[in-house]
Amino acid sequence: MAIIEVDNLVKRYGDHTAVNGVGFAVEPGEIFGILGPNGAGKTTTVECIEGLRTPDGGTVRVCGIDPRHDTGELRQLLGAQLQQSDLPDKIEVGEAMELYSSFYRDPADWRALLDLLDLTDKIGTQFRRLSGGQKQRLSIALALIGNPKVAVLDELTTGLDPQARRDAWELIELVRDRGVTILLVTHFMEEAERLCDRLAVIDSGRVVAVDTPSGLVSSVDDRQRIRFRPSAPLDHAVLAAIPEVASVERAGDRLVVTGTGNLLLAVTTVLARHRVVAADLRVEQASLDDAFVALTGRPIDS
Ligand SMILES: Nc1ncnc2c1ncn2[C@@H]1O[C@H](COP(=O)(O)OP(=O)(O)OP(=O)(O)O)[C@@H](O)[C@H]1O
Repeated sequence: MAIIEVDNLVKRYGDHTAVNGVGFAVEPGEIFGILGPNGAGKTTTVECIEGLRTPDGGTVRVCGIDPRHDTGELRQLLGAQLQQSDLPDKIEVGEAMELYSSFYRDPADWRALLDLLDLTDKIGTQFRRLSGGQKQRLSIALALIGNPKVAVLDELTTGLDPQARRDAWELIELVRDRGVTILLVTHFMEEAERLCDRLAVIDSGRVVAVDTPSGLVSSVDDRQRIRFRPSAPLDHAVLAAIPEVASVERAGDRLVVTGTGNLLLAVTTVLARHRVVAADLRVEQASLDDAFVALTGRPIDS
């Protein structure tokens, strides 16, 4: 059974329909991404899931609970990452952990969490003195303190440098490995591709596709291109006869073979049979960026 179910969700701000019939289901143990450009309705959607906004239409269930009606129970099940403004500047890391532990029936051991997130030596440090990466790690720790079944992480890595972002990705995987289902809001393609088991692509308040990152890519373009320098002359017809191959072209001293399916295996098997070695071999295929453009008609940062 799905752990989060969103069906035909609608949310308006005045005349503006920010979320217009959004639906998806998140399975237990997944890292499920909500990917879309600024203003697509991602935050509004997760705020409805967190019980922070009342939908104008549709239904939301988290572990079978309606977030609007059973707020107390939802708090015990769902860990939401804090916005930085939620913590006073002068609160110390240990004090924040102690305070947040008191909100839950069955809190995690917060010292162990700080250890996990590499913040033990910051127990006595004021929030305002933490680096950007340390603040993000603390916000993950606070999201996990109630031993939630689901953690919602909204633009967790925005503003982090590339190394801190990679560290955050490792942490998110670590959290998932502890059995927590993760709902991740992002507008970073690389983050979505690298971390998410499945994604809902949202644009202008609507879901345009739900699939695995590779499923999204192959649904819009499953062609691959292999470039290599053959070690010996080879009749193009030999490669063109392979069922997976659509075209064979020469580009300088390279051959460019385009096709679908398990193209690499098919081509290298035939090359081996003809005792030709493929030097400087490169495989190119469509990216999640290409899929996003095909699905929405524009790049995510346009
Ligand atoms: N409280 C609000 N009042 C009025 N309009 C709002 C409010 N919150 C969001 N909006 C508008 O609703 C639309 C969706 O906003 P939302 O924050 O959900 O999108 P988002 O995909 O999370 O974008 P971002 O990544 O920029 O936060 C936007 O056009 C936004 O301006």
